[in-house]
This record gives sequence, C-alpha cells and structure tokens, in this order.
Amino acid sequence: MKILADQNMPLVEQYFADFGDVERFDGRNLQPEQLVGVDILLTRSVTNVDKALLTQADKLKFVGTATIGVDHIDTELLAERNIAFSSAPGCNAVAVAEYVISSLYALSQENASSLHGKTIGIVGVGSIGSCLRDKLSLLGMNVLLCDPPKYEAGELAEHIELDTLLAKADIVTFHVPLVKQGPHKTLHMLDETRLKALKPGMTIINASRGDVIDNQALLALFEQGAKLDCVLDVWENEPNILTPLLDYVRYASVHIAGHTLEGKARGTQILYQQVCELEGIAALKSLDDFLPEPISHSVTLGETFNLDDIGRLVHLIYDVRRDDGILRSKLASEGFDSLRKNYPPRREFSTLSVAANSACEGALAALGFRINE
Ligand SMILES: NC(=O)c1ccc[n+]([C@@H]2O[C@H](COP(=O)([O-])OP(=O)(O)OC[C@H]3O[C@@H](n4cnc5c(N)ncnc54)[C@H](O)[C@@H]3O)[C@@H](O)[C@H]2O)c1
Ligand SMILES: O=C(O)[C@H](O)[C@H](O)COP(=O)(O)O
Repeated sequence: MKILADQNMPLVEQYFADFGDVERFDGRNLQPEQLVGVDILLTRSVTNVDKALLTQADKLKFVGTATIGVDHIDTELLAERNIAFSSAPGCNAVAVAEYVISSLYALSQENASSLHGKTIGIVGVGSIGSCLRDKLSLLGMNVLLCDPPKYEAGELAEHIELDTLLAKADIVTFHVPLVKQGPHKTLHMLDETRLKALKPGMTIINASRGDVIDNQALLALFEQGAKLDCVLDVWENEPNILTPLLDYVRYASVHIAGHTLEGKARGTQILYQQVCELEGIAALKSLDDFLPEPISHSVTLGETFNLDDIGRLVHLIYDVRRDDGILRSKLASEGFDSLRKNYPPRREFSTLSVAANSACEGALAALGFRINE
C-alpha cells in the first residue's frame, strides 16, 4: 500500500510502516498528481481535500485528517466516491481546554483579578466545550453554555442564546466548528454588530476557527478604542493573518492550541485505529509506546498552597505567554507555517503527578493533574 502523509503529522512511520510505504507531503502544496497510486491519504487542517485535488486519485480508499475540525474536507465527495473517511474527534480537546485555562490564569495574574465567581460563556459544547465546562465549574466559575444544535437535539439541558450569553458573561470562549451556511452558521458569528455590543473589559478567546470572528471588524473596533482582552489562537486567512491586530490582542498564537505532544499523537493513533478496522486487523500499537518522558514528573505542594496558587502550577506545565512571545518575536522572520511546524514540545497537565493538600486536591484533579494517593 502507498500511504501519503502530511510532513507535520507525528509518528506516521511508527504507526503505519507495517501497511506499506509512507511518503510525506507539504500540506499547503499537495498537487493532484501526487495522489496517483495512493491508497491512504493522511492530512492535517491545511490541506483542502476537494474535487480538484482528487482528480488523479485512482486507488484512494481512505482519507484521514488528524484533526477535530473537518472544514477542509469535502466529506460528501468522499462518500460519493466510496472513499472511507475519518477525522480524529476529541484528539486534542484536552490540549485546547488547557490552552484556555492557561490563558485565563495568565490574564487573571496580569489583571490582578480572581477567576473565582467570574462568569464564562462557552460557545459550542462538544468535546472541547464540555471538557472546559467540567474543569471551570470546579474552579468556582459560573459557566453559561450556548449550543443550539445540541440543545435542539435534546443533548444539552442548559443553553442560552448567544446574544444573552454575550450580555451576561465576563469571558466568552468559542469552540464551534466552522459552518459556512445554514441555521447554525458560525462564520462571523462574532460580527461587527455583536462586537460593538460587547461590554468594555470583557475577555474574548477564540481557539476554534479564525473565521468565527470578523477580524477586520475586530481590528476596527480596537482602533476606535475598545477595551477588550482578546486571546486569539486562530485567525482569518491563515497563514496570512491580519498582523495589525497583534498590537491589540493580549495573547496571540499560531493555531497551536491543540498542539500538545499527546494531542498530535492521539490524532495519528485514531487514524491508525481506523485503518486497522478498515483492513480487518487488530490495532496493537498505543500512544504509550511512543511518547517521550515529560521533563517533570511530580511535585509536592506545601500545606499553604491554596486555590489562588493553582495558576502557578498550570504555568509550570504550560504558559500561553511562551507561545505569544514566539509569535511576536518570530512571525516576521519565520512566517506562520514555519512557527507551527517548529512548535516547541508541550505536554498536558496529566504528565504531572501532584501531592496536594486536601483543600486543592479536587480542583487539581478536575484540571487534569494526576493526584498522588
Ligand atoms: N485551535 C486549535 O488548535 C483547535 C484544535 C481542535 C479543534 N479546533 C476547532 O474547535 C472546534 C470544536 O472542537 P470540538 O472537538 O469541541 O468539536 P465538537 O464537534 O465535539 O463540538 C462542536 C460543538 O459546537 C456546536 N455548534 C455547532 N454550531 C454551533 C453554533 N452555531 N453555535 C453554538 N454551538 C454550535 C456543535 O453542536 C457541537 O456540540 C473544531 O471544529 C475545530 O474547528 C481548534
Ligand atoms: O481541528 C483541529 O484539530 C485543530 O485545528 C488542529 O490542531 C489544527 O492543527 P493542524 O492540523 O493544522 O496541525
């Protein structure tokens, strides 16, 4: 079998070599002729898999994207052509939730304001949104949820409309797929009108897709003096982002919210499991076979460590300001895609085992740290 995989997808050789020859491609520049004779195509979010790309795909039987988002894939076309497809649902949900939590603690430190008692609105309550809901509720935040598709399907008990959520929340974080049309369209769901209605001092976090916020309208609002704390991991028109926005955004990153080693590796593993199923063989390889040792294993917290100190522990594992610094210092010289490709290793909270006092144990466990018995 011939397997064609994005050059930035980790562990493909380790997982797939038993199936056949693995060749790599540049995700933004895959050409139709490269698909001649290919059985399995493994992509990330930067490759549009559409009619034009598949014109010469004569043997393709499986397309996999090691991502949660599928807005770059024409799934109807794949179904029509009887090509099996899988994304990697949930693969980096924990990583994105940890990106948001790291941002919240960084803002709370820099603004000298506690997260306790703050109201956060989560827009999109799927894998990421529900993971965040569970963690933030245990940190003493009031959580509001907005997810019309889930609510209408009877899968979500609480739900408030987006405009009500925006009016009530101190912080709003977006975790929706990019949907370009229809009743639950998310393209520019934060448009000029909604942006203008935001209360001064609000925090807006977008780690979903750049097009969910109208970036030009956001820039215009900032230029008119709006006071918002904005955290952007995703941008309209990546990799050619609207750089003047950087002057106003508190933390900015190059679409890496999901890029923990675990999150990326889980994406490859899920596709491996799908291909094993397609081929009718047992999936024997697992993530633990491949992940490196974390740089720190365990920490013992003193009796005086309290809930207000949790941010320091979060930032020991991941501080979003590292990634903000990388973007600001290197975007002009290296470019957006190169910064993504060379993203420094980042681990998840679960790599740290914590001996904690009883006052903090519950909150730390909820955040995902391992608690020493
Ligand atoms: N920045 C990153 O690195 C990164 C990483 C992973 C995922 N993402 C993005 O985040 C998105 C969400 O990921 P997920 O795993 O939670 O997906 P998911 O499919 O599990 O959940 C998405 C939720 O959004 C809801 N939704 C759809 N339209 C909506 C609307 N108009 N208003 C409110 N809710 C709506 C859906 O009903 C669903 O519950 C992905 O589609 C992807 O685009 C970004
Ligand atoms: O949808 C996703 O899973 C994320 O946006 C994903 O982390 C994007 O990263 P990429 O595939 O471009 O490396």
